Amino acid sequence: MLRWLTAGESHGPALVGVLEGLPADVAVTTSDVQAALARRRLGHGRGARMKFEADAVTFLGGVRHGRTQGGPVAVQVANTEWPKWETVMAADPVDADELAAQKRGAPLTRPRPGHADLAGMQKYGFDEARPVLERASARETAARVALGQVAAAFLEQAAGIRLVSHTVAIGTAGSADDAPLPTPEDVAALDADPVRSLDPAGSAAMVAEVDAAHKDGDTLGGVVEVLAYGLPPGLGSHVHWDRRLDSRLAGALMGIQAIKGVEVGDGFRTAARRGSAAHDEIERAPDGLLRRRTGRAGGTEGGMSTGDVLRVRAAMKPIATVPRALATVDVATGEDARAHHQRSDVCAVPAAGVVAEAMVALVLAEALVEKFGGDSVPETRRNVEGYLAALPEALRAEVARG
Ligand SMILES: Cc1cc2nc3c(=O)[nH]c(=O)nc-3n(C[C@H](O)[C@H](O)[C@H](O)COP(=O)(O)O)c2cc1C
Ligand SMILES: C=C(O[C@@H]1CC(C(=O)O)=C[C@@H](OP(=O)(O)O)[C@H]1O)C(=O)O
Repeated sequence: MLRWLTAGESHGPALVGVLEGLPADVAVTTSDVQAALARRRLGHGRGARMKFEADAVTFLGGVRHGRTQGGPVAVQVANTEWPKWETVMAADPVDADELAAQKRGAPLTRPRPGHADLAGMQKYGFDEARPVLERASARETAARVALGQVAAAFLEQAAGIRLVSHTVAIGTAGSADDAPLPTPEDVAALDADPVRSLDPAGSAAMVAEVDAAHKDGDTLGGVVEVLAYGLPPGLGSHVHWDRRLDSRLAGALMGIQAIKGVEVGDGFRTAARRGSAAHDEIERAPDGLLRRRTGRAGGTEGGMSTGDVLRVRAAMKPIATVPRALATVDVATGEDARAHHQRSDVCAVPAAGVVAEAMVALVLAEALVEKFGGDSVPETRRNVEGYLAALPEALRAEVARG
């Protein structure tokens, strides 16, 4: 069983992620994780914090000399701004006057629409939003990306599974419907693009959309897609709802802050098609392997991977901290007010793609461990190879490697 947890606040000393159940001998280094976090900071429309946030990474446990040891992997991502927040976010009690004297010490009593602020205050009994927003912030996704990088290393080393994510749309602009699917070979080019798109016209239109929103004091959301190549058939299961791979992917993607919709394969577009044009017909390739004529299902059937490219999309709502602040009520006075606003991203869709990739990596690593077990990478790899080799010839299928 693979499980993971994160802890930490946006302006606390650090975020921490723990990944438990990962086999030993996964090759992973601090600089691999650092590089993954640098990808998450990218993207036209990100706010001031991403320009100076260093995301300093330390493995606190589970990794020795660049290899996992089989124990829980604990990774820390330090928050660069901690010295400015030491009093406001102190773990131990602080003097009330000292807190009041702090620039950021005033209670946040104007909850921001679109954020966890108001429901969190009601639920946890707080009279201001600071304790809610600190944990609700998508800063937490830094810890998930750190863990996702470890999971991605395991997937590649144990089964040759490789992931890629890209931006499909920002606001009303996007890449062409018939744009070719990116492959793992395209990751460097995607990361070099300001919005993480391979379509030059679509990318320019998305950049222009962000610039226009910024000029208007507004914010944007969009759609990202994650692809996984090299999945063996049979990850997940049809036998129970919570074992379905598509269900687990949807839950993981919906668990990212601001994600409001998930599609597997052609998703909502498939709902408008007739059955004869909605599914992926099976044929035997010249080399005798089974394959699909199309990829509409996005690589799962019956809640299991099919061997085809896994393709999932996530829709992100526009950033909720709108510079032209939205209407709210000051809960200290009961008066109408404008929502609290400091700096913020105009658009974080490209970063959300990197986070979505991390969540898919974690779910796939969990599914791989579940099906193939193994206490070390070589053992898991042997089990994957043994399973594929044991399939009767008539059932052997192509595995899309990109
Ligand atoms: C990578 C990323 C960066 C984000 N940056 C911001 C931001 O700068 N400002 C903001 O108001 N919301 C930002 N968000 C979104 C909020 O965290 C999110 O809207 C909030 O948690 C409420 O969404 P929910 O209702 O889905 O939880 C970001 C989300 C992601 C995934
Ligand atoms: C810090 C990150 O994103 C933050 C997510 C976020 C939010 O409300 O979700 C609000 C902003 O935080 P701050 O108020 O500190 O600028 C973003 O910068 C990050 O992604 O690392």
